[in-house]
Amino acid sequence: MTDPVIEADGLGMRYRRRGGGWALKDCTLALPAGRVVAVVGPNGAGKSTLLGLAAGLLRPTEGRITAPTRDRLAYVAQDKPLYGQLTVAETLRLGHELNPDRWDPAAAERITGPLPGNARVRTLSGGQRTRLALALALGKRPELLLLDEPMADLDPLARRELMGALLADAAERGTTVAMSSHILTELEGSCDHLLLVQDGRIRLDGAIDDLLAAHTLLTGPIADLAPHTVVDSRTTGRQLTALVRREGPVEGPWETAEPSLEELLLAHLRPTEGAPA
Ligand SMILES: Nc1ncnc2c1ncn2[C@@H]1O[C@H](COP(=O)(O)OP(=O)(O)OP(=O)(O)O)[C@@H](O)[C@H]1O
Repeated sequence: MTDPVIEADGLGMRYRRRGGGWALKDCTLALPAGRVVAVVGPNGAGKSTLLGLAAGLLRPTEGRITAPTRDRLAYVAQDKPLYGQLTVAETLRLGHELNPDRWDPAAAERITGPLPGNARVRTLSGGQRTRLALALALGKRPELLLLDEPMADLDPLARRELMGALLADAAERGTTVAMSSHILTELEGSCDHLLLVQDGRIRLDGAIDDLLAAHTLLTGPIADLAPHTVVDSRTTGRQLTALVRREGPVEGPWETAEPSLEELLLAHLRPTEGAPA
């Protein structure tokens, strides 16, 4: 296995706000290089905090995190700090000046696409700014690309097009991408690794194919599901629907199927029936 590109050990983060709890706690992970990682979880789970720590924008309260240095990574968040008075072409020139040894104009221009070079940044729409911010990030040829809900303000067509361009570029260069999003369809099919963050903890971490293969969705009569670990279960009348993490083969009177990524995530995030909310 290649060396991990992000490694965290006992990572914890508490913002300096009186009475604030832990935004992240006891996070230990090692993300393999070259993967496209989906960082998912409910609002306030700690995803942005984790990406900010990996980008070196935040300092851990406890534990440690290692990632490529600032010149070898790019970070794009939902609010994209760009200079409103510069034009698109001037912004790209600035990107070049700030990254003289690494700048790749062709990679940046593939992303800016239809944006007119003489348009002032302050006149761009939210989606056009996203395009420009992603172009700056890719022009830098980063080893690690951290994207914090970057596509939220893009229309579905632009999102699909930009996502395709971004992933093609990442695959060509072996760039590791870690991307948070609430749009599961955006992640399914583009990401190969999953990090599920909930209440500041890492709940799932692994290759998506392995995680899906380790779980089974079963429906049938209500019965004891031991020795499997029940992630989520519901009953309707005498019918049981459950998602289990398998311990050996599932033997019983149930119909079984491999879950989709969405089913896996929802099962992990939903409070189990009968459990305190
Ligand atoms: N600058 C800050 N100051 C104080 N608390 C913060 C700050 N940023 C985040 N938090 C708190 O840290 C916790 C984790 O927030 P974070 O933004 O990392 O979550 P998230 O998973 O990215 O959420 P979302 O999906 O809503 O963007 C939340 O409880 C949030 O209120």
